[in-house]
Amino acid sequence: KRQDGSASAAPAGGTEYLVSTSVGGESLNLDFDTGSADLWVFSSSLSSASKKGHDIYTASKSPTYQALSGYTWSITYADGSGASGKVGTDTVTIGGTSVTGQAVELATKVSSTFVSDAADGLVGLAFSSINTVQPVQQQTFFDNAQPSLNSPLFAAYLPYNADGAYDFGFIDSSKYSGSINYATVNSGNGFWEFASNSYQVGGSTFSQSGNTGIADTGTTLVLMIDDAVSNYYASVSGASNSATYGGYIFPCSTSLPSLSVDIGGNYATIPGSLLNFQSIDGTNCFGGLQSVGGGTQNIYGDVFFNAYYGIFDASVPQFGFAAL
Ligand SMILES: O=C(CCCl)NNC1=[NH+]CCN1
Repeated sequence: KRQDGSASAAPAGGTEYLVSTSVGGESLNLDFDTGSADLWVFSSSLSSASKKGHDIYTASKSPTYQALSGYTWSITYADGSGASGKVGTDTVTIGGTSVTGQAVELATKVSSTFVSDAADGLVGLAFSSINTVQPVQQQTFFDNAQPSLNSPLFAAYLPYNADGAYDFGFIDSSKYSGSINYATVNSGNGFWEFASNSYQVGGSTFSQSGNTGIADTGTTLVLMIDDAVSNYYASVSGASNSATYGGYIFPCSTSLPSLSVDIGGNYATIPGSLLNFQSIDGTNCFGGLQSVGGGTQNIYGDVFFNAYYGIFDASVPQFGFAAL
């Protein structure tokens, strides 16, 4: 239809991609998060300490802001970070896609990780069933935008250490190579979640039958069950699980094997070069694959998207992936 468009996503400190977003005419750099469903922004109601270093949304300066009196929100993410506050609606424009009456959640409290993080808020792109607004749950930007898009889908293009993009309403064939593989999505938990029954380390195949994975642009790394993580690092010479650094580290000189993960019956292969997340001290490096900490739901985060164009298609729903 009319509102298809692409929004540039700039890499910020190697841990996330930020998209310049207009909220009531105010420009904010927001983190697009397919693992949650709240659109929230740093607001003028925050303490000055919390506001430091951030662009701030001031509702009173927006001519199109409408308060939702008595509405509140509160979210805690899997990494323990969180935020909470009050709610209104405003016009939100991302790339060429504009939504009027979008629920905008104004943070009055944010956890310390968000204060030190570059993002001025998040755009939740998971299913609206996990939106935290009370007393009336609100819809995501994507759900609100769908009727004005050519196709009810968006795609995430997040290449390593380069500018990325979020495409709304269309698949950009210039952003990937080869064919797209699709996995049926079970949205029962509110995530873009699919079957992920096995994985491969280098040339060896391991079963994790009954497990699932979620496509989560709001998580930096690839987080898998403990067996998968120990099987992977068993083939990395000098690797150890460091309590100090909270995960697996290894000598930066080590060459890493590839990791392939089953997504709905087809493998996605992440090259070893993308699995060295960052140097700790010039000698040891921190891995891009770490433990999800329990359960049977793996989280395929930005490190995955550094290798694959991800297509979030609400028409089935299904998740598509194609090599960059
Ligand atoms: O919370 C999760 C994991 C969902 Cl299982 N992803 N999204 C996110 N946003 C900020 C930190 N992590």
